[in-house]
Amino acid sequence: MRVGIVAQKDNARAADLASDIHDAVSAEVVLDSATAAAIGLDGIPVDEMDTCDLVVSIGGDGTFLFAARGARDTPIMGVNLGEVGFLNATSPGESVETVRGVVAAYEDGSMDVLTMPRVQATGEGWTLPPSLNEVVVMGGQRGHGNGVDLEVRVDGARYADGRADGVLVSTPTGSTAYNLSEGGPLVHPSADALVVTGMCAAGRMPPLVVDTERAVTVGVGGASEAVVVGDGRLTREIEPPAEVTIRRADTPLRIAGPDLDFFAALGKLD
Ligand SMILES: NC(=O)c1ccc[n+]([C@@H]2O[C@H](COP(=O)([O-])OP(=O)(O)OC[C@H]3O[C@@H](n4cnc5c(N)ncnc54)[C@H](O)[C@@H]3O)[C@@H](O)[C@H]2O)c1
Ligand SMILES: Nc1ncnc2c1ncn2[C@@H]1O[C@H](COP(=O)(O)OP(=O)(O)OP(=O)(O)O)[C@@H](O)[C@H]1O
Repeated sequence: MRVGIVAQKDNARAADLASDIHDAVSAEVVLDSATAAAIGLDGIPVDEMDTCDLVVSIGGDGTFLFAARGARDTPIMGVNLGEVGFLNATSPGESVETVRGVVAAYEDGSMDVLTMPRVQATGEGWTLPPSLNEVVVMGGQRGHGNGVDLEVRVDGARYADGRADGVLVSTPTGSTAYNLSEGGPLVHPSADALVVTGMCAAGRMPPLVVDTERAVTVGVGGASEAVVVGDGRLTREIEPPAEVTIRRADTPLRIAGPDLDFFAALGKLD
């Protein structure tokens, strides 16, 4: 078995924990290049973490989203060193024992894995990599006097249109992040749903919940520039008029380790 560790860059505590896990686990362990360099070892790029059987992310939600991109469909578990750490179910103090337990479960074939959907945006001639939280389609800048004309369709049927800062399509995982700030609903992780949430829409565009088989198409016009952003980091500039389709990605996230206690984790958001 091969365990990959991605630790938050430039965080000595994350590098120390990575080193502790490296020494304590009875499997081959590879560190991401930046962390490995910090502790004098060879590492592999985060983008190659899908060559492992388990990925451990040590950091906050940003690090988890980054590690999850490289993990693709390799199971991932999060150790929380972040301020919010909504996506990370394991505390630093429990991390060595928890990783050892997950490795033992992998080796005896009893490792539990929970899958969560990702979403993916496609436009004319391009596709963004899958996003775990959300895809946002918005004007080049937010705020008064900016914005874009949007038309939102679900499987081709018009849902809403009008001027707005943008619209986002969130997974259940992302419902507690940007979606919540924009007035969208919380979605329990057991619900197989996507949320379409308007961002400061001038007209009527209440948050809409659809099942994960629907394709959400966003027509964008009325602005000289617009952008599609996945998980805050995957960016594609588009030139209106343009159309973006957001669908469930083929590769879901696979989470290993202890289950996140959704209702307890909500307390982290206050
Ligand atoms: N206004 C907002 O609320 C806002 C703005 C930008 C990005 N975000 C979120 O941050 C994510 C990462 O983007 P970034 O790297 O540019 O920003 P970032 O790393 O600065 O993260 C922004 C905050 O969102 C929290 N967060 C991320 N995913 C979460 C989740 N699933 N549940 C609860 N909280 C979560 C993080 O802990 C952090 O406090 C995006 O996917 C987006 O959901 C939120
Ligand atoms: N090991 C690493 N190698 C390279 N880049 C990294 C690594 N770890 C994190 N990063 C970069 O840092 C970003 C995440 O850091 P960020 O500052 O958002 O912290 P965080 O994990 O969300 O923690 P906090 O909750 O404290 O903000 C990632 O999106 C990635 O770009």
